[in-house]
Amino acid sequence: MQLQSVGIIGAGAWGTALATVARRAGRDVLLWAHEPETISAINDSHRNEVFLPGVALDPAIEATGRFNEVATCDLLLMVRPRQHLRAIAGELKPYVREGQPFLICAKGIEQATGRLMSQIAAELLPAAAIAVLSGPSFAADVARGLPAAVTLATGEEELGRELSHALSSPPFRGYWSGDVLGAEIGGAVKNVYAIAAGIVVGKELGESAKAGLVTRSFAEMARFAVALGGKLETLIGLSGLGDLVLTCGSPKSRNMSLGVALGEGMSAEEALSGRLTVTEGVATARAMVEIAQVRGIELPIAEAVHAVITGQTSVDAAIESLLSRPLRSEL
Ligand SMILES: NC(=O)c1ccc[n+]([C@@H]2O[C@H](COP(=O)([O-])OP(=O)(O)OC[C@H]3O[C@@H](n4cnc5c(N)ncnc54)[C@H](O)[C@@H]3O)[C@@H](O)[C@H]2O)c1
Ligand SMILES: O=P(O)(O)OC[C@H](O)CO
Repeated sequence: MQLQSVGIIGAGAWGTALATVARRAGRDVLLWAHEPETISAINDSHRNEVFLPGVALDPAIEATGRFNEVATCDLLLMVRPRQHLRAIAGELKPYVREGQPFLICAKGIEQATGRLMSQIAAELLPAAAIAVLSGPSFAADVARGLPAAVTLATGEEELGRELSHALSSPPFRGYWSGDVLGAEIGGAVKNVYAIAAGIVVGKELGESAKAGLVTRSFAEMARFAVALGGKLETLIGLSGLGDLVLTCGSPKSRNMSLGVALGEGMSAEEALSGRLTVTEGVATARAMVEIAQVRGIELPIAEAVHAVITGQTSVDAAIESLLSRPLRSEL
């Protein structure tokens, strides 16, 4: 399959960064943007200052507001936040061709149904070949051409290889995987644990507490992913442990920075108000808790994060409750 043209749906920070990735890999890039001012900024001044400030874009990267234009590309990347997937799939469906790759690059679980984006996309776009891009990658780093490595997961190994060759260049390495569910779940749920890690930092509980929290978060995310059909090996990789390490390790993460604000005493409402950018862990925490209740999965850290965000408990009470859980075997 020749994947020369890449259509990117969503010109937020990550969609714009992925446009630079595809361009660096030698692809023709068309970026679909929601806001008319983003389209003209990219086409006229080759910048997207609102979502990805300080980055000069290759003038060959073009933007459009038309789905029929972006759908003509060989490969489609879905990079709008997860709540827009159903609307986007509806707009694209008439144009999607049999076997056209549809690569999901957003991270999250649908709150209302608890379904993963790959499952929703497979149902709504049955002609498309669904794949997932996930892994430790801050848009600002990637757009500057700093090295990053990600997982490209798809049920068809040949497509995984093709996606990797279509998007990789020396600074950006795509490793293919056959475990779509595992890659997607790791990328979605690490955002919840990044909020928890941020709370530990904001409360100044110390480096030892943070290391313990992140390690127990990994145990929890692996338990959750395996219960939903992901493979443990995938969780140990870039899209699981890799992304957990990145997102719990830097306040550049929007999810971790939310946690820091909560730990410092701000309410969730205050901390989230006025944010133009997405903090996916908020909705993912709710989805995880609901799935865990139905399936009987133990997720004390995710439950604590959800309870703090929704104001059901205070940060102090959540910490006390986690620290007074019954002692148990580590494994
Ligand atoms: N930013 C990163 O470093 C990064 C890295 C990897 C994955 N992701 C994931 O990619 C996805 C997109 O994140 P992002 O960082 O590009 O988002 P962003 O916060 O930079 O941009 C928000 C996006 O939402 C759209 N939007 C904002 N308000 C809207 C509204 N009222 N109606 C409709 N659309 C609206 C914007 O057009 C834009 O595309 C998320 O799932 C995120 O978890 C982000
Ligand atoms: O800024 P965050 O917390 O949305 O994280 C961005 C990416 O998902 C990191 O891989």
